[in-house]
Amino acid sequence: MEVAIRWLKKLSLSQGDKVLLLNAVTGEWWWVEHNGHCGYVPANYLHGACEEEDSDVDDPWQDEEYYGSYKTLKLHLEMLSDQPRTQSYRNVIMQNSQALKGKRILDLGCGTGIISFFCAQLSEPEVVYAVEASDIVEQTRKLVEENGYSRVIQVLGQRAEELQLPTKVDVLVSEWMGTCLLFEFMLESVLLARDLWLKEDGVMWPSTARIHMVPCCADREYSSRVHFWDSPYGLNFSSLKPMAVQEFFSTPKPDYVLKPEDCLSQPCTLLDVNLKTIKIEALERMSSEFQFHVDCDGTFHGLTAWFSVQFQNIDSQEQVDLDTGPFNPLTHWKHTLFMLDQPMQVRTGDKIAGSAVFTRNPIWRRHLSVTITWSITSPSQNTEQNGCKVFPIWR
Ligand SMILES: N=C(N)NCC[C@H]1O[C@@H](n2cnc3c(N)ncnc32)[C@H](O)[C@@H]1O
Repeated sequence: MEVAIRWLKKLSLSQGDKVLLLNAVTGEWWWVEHNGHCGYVPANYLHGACEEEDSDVDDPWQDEEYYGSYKTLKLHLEMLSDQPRTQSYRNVIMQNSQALKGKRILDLGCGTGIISFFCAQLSEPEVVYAVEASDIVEQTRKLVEENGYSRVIQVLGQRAEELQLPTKVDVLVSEWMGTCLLFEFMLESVLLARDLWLKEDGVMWPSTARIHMVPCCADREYSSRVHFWDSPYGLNFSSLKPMAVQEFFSTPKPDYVLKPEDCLSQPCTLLDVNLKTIKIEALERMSSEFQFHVDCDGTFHGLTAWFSVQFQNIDSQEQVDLDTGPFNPLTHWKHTLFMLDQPMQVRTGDKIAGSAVFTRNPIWRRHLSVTITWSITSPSQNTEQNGCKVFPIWR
């Protein structure tokens, strides 16, 4: 079977060949190795035993490693130190202080309990269920005791999936956002809890979530990793450049900081998710078209993505917006840079059109891949260039 995919690597296979599954990158394309060659193969062309270690496949959510990473203070310190993030939740609760009086609130994945404390401190809810599956929850219990909120905050040390509450709640608040919004797919747990425990007219905080993207110049990033090999110490190491592109740019850079002046056009909103209505199964694959009008000459190195979430006020049309993008104060999420293999020169008036497809990993349930397809049309240079690249996050 000759699998000659135009823009991806060619891999010659015959019926009955065995390949090693390296990465079920998307539901449609799997990255495999055959006789020392790697390439993408349509997933529906393959069947049979998975080469993965059985023990690995037993834990597709990698819960032990995942909750293990939240039992120490490192990640909680990072999240609490993130002022724009934490203050946004505090502002929402402050703005809705009256509306929250006497209400039942579920804080899902409460960590150290900061959001639950804001609810108990700034309003007078009937009860706040603070749910946390990692071992940090033992500390959270103590903090509630030591701060005198045991009457209001009930700490439940369990996974949302096992939750048993005496009644449904009026508000489901959670800080669930990961790299590129979706990584970790804690969102599935939030939606499960919504479907089981949120009243019909209940409120989701955040209420909506959006992924934004913009084409950008990333010269320092590209030069330091690829052009570096042109002449280190006067020697010609340029034959290493393809290996450098593969090694450094096959996955996105999750801690990139995009400067406004490196944007090549206005950003666009790729996804706009209503968290009250989206169905869990919709998370498997979400896609969006984009069209950027280049508004300055420059080198198009890649596309940078970030997310924003909106919190709808209970008694008014106002909303609080937490935007993690380059035009707002930096957050611990920073920005996610999808670097192309080959930079291209673009001019004002050029158009970069294409699509971004967010495909959840069918095996590793906290992971996804982003397939970006682009086409650049340049009236001034009378050229058209196009391409496609699949970025696993992280499997
Ligand atoms: N990207 C993030 N905001 N991660 C924060 C995740 C916090 O929620 C906790 N958490 C994540 N999923 C769950 C779940 N299904 N049930 C309970 N706690 C959870 C996790 O242990 C950590 O304290």
